[in-house]
Amino acid sequence: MGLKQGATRLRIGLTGGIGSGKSTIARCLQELGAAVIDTDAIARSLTAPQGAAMQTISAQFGAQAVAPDGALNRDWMRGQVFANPEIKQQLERILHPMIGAQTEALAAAATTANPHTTLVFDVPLLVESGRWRQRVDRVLVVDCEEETQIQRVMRRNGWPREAVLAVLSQQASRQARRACADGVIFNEQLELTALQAQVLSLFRRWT
Ligand SMILES: CC(C)(COP(=O)(O)OP(=O)(O)OC[C@H]1O[C@@H](n2cnc3c(N)ncnc32)[C@H](O)[C@@H]1O)[C@@H](O)C(=O)NCCC(=O)NCCS
Ligand SMILES: Nc1ncnc2c1ncn2[C@@H]1O[C@H](COP(=O)(O)OP(=O)(O)OP(=O)(O)O)[C@@H](O)[C@H]1O
Repeated sequence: MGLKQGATRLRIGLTGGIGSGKSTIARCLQELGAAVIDTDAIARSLTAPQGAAMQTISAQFGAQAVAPDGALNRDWMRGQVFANPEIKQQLERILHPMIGAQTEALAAAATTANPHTTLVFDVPLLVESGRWRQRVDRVLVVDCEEETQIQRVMRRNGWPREAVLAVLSQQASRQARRACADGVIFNEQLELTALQAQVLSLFRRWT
């Protein structure tokens, strides 16, 4: 199952808590020539209208889990998932194997297109899931203060503070994440240009 077998290019796992700045750093890495595989984006495509996970989700959680257009009712699901670990696990049991398969397919396609390209896997749950560590060569953790995560997500998503706290309570601690890291970017009070410079320096060191 390993992505590592027979590979010649570097595989970086990019992770961090909600709102830490993963997508922002993934964009920097893409500009530097890496191929980015975003597991949040895969999860969203699986739960779009006609998405491959929607029949199973509808059967498991009922009509309330499905929006009028046939996509996942994300607001309803988020309320369930981050209030109830059992429901979170039920959703993950459906989605995670599909996300894993799709990730492998996209990694294979990126490698066919360019065998030497660096692959970046943007995986929010890299530390929590345990299976990911052995599938990448390096783990890059994006870290920042929890209060910064809260303020960013409240502003970006228009969520109340409690909604962000509910997600944070279901994620690994900053300390647990840093313990898995080969590199850490502290994305706190950093202008975009300073952030880009840090990403470039780390990318040069690793590739
Ligand atoms: C619960 C859902 C419907 C909420 O959707 P919503 O549009 O509000 O959020 P979005 O998908 O953009 O995720 C935002 C952030 O929430 C956090 N998050 C998402 N899923 C999880 C989870 N299972 N456990 C902990 N944190 C999570 C991550 O930090 C993620 O970056 C959605 O996140 C989902 O389907 N989650 C299950 C799939 C999953 O585990 N995805 C993580 C990628 S491996
Ligand atoms: N250094 C920074 N300075 C200012 N704003 C930032 C910085 N880094 C990230 N942001 C902003 O914070 C928000 C969260 O960043 P981003 O979307 O990259 O995080 P993420 O870790 O991918 O989040 P999620 O886990 O919710 O997908 C975005 O609106 C982004 O523009």
